[in-house]
Amino acid sequence: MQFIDQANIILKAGKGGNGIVSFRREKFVPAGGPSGGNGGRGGSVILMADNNLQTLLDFKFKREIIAEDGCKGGPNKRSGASGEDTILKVPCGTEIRDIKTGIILGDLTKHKQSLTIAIGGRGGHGNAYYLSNQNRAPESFTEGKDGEIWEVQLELKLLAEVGIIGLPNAGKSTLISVVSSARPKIANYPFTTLIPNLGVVRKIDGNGCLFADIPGLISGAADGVGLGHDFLRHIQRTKILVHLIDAIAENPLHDFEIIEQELKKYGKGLLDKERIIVLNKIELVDDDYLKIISKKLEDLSKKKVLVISSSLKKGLSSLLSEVWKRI
Ligand SMILES: Nc1ncnc2c1ncn2[C@@H]1O[C@H](COP(=O)(O)OP(=O)(O)OP(=O)(O)O)[C@@H](O)[C@H]1O
Ligand SMILES: [Mg+2]
Repeated sequence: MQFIDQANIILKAGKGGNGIVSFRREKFVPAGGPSGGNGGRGGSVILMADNNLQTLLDFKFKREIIAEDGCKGGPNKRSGASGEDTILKVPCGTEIRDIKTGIILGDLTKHKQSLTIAIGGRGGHGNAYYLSNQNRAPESFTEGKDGEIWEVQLELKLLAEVGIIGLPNAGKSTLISVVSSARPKIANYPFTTLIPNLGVVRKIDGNGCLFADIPGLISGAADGVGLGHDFLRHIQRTKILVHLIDAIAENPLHDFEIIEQELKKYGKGLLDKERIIVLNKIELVDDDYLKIISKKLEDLSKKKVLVISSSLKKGLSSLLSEVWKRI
């Protein structure tokens, strides 16, 4: 699944309708009073979170969202119709930022939660509004006000509950491909994954749980090195992390430390997140070596270490049950 997590759009509310000038014309009433009605309000642009959307892909080509203008007032003091509001659906978890000031306008996290961004312009007054004792036949009216225009940036942080992290080539994409319906590209070279892959894994109760396969992180990722930097942001909202380590790497312990170091450097609570430490590709190492490495890794991480083989589908149910315990 392609995943676009940022989009800039312009939201234009409708202009208010103008008030009008008119006078009552009735038989046998020589000088009818002012009867020009007020203009209707312009439509507003409202953003609303929707469970059925998962990406901001729709906004790639839709750069401007415009709400309807209000109608002008009518004779007989009739008000013009209001412009219709435009409701724009965005995925749950979308943050909205004003581009000019950088200020966050809101964060839509729950289904159907909404936020009015660009407010429609007020309708103008018709001449009936200006009737007074001093002026029995006013000819004044006002024009409708312009609607607000906001240029905003939408940003979607993945709402995946489980993030799979690790060095390039550790087997993260392979893992998500065997536990979920995601079919990401898998290859024997680093940086195969360039954008996070999402996959839904069925829990015991039948509900889906979103996993994210994050592109490989490397030393210096937290300082902007490599491709991982942007993606450290995405894992901020996951509940737990599965830290995958390649058992056939030259030094799996060192690999573990590199990632821990990046989580620490990035800060923002990443190091406080619960992590499940997993050695992958265990079918490619002998049992004695595996025992030694697991033990050393347990001593280093002070955590239980799980061992799996995604390609042979070994150890996956133990891994998932550890995940479900923590969610
Ligand atoms: N359990 C396993 N046993 C043997 N080979 C494996 C295993 N898991 C993954 N691999 C192999 O390791 C290589 C890298 O796998 P994969 O593309 O899943 O890694 P990745 O962590 O997603 O890498 P990247 O960070 O570059 O996206 C592939 O050739 C894959 O077939
Ligand atoms: Mg990958």
